[in-house]
Amino acid sequence: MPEALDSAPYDALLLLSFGGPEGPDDVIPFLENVTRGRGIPTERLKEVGRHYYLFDGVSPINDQNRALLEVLRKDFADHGLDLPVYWGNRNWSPYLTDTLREMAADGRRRILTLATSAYASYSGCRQYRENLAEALRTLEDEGLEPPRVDKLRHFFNHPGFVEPMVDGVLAALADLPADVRDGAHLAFTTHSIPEAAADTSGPVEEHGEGGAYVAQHLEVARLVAAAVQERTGVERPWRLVYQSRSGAPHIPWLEPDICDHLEELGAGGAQAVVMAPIGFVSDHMEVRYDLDTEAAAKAAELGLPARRSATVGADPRFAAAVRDLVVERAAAERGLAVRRCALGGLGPSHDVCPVGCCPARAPKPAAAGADSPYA
Ligand SMILES: CC1=C(CCC(=O)O)c2cc3nc(cc4[nH]c(cc5[nH]c(cc1n2)c(C)c5CCC(=O)O)c(CCC(=O)O)c4C)C(CCC(=O)O)=C3C
Ligand SMILES: [Fe+2]
Repeated sequence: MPEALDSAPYDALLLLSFGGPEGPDDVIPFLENVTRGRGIPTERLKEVGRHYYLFDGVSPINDQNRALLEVLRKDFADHGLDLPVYWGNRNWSPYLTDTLREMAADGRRRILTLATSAYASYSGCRQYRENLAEALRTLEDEGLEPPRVDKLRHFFNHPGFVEPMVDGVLAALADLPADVRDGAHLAFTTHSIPEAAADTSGPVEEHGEGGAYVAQHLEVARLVAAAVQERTGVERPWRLVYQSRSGAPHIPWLEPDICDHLEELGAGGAQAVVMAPIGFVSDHMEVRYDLDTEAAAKAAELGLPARRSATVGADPRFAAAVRDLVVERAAAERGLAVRRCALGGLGPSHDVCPVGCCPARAPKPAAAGADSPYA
């Protein structure tokens, strides 16, 4: 047996994800859950519903999370980390509130959360924290003592997140016809968000335009491109581009869109492209539809050979990274000096989100941060 790893003071890990429909009848109620109070045009919702129906109403995200749960539990067991792992979602079953209730009933008092989002931003961080606060409030209203909940730092620059993506890009390049491989461009993609949300995702004074959201993605793109160059001996042009824009057209969102970028590449005589969805932890509908269906069709129309690289998903190196982050945070909570693993120049992200970090349009209580109403 390996030497036991210490996760004290934590007594459970919560895998907190977005959730997705598991059949055609789930699609509308799921979209209603996601968009409640968010002012998304009906036309856009119909369009997104259509994407889900193309896949029989089943989002890939749930099976991805089941697979991740399995590798996390195996990794923890193999390395003597005695920490139960639970799963709850923001927008579909198993719902976060039900999972937290179950955790409280199991006597879990100090919970560490892994959100399936690697970067800063309202959508990728505070919104999850608001949902945690809401769920804790519900438990309180039911007369239960709410457990204390913390959240792991943003893991975008952890080697266990970056390295599987490097391998993914190498595999996608290897899958291109040999004569266009060296001339392939790399298009790193992430979810577009409103420019205003990007600018408040982490100080613009520190991170430049687009705030922490853009700076963290640029860092990962740069790290992956550099590692790919080192491994192939070929320097390829790369760019960070965006996908899956929603919201009203008059509100500025991060650009360029992947499809516009493909057109530009085609017009500029690029030989091929690898699309690398670094903004997504696993194969979400945004990856399967917006890239594999829509962007792939655009590339075909342009006669541009294109491949999409794999997301991290349930890669064992990612599970090992989560173990590393759990042990690191637990030690920090016990007041020990810790080594924080992070590639590149931005350094490890904060353990505790500062007051007012990645604010919402309308302020709501958020747990697991310096401004949490819960201890
Ligand atoms: C940054 C970001 C991530 C990455 C971080 C993270 O992973 O959390 C993410 C993930 C996801 N987004 C998802 C689905 C949706 N997101 C929507 C809407 C929106 N997303 C936004 C941002 C993000 N979203 C934003 C600014 C909106 C506009 C409305 C608003 O301001 O809130 C809508 C409404 C329809 C539409 O407009 O597209 C849907 C259906 C799914 C599940 C997919 C599946 O089923 O596999 C996942 C993983
Ligand atoms: Fe989204």
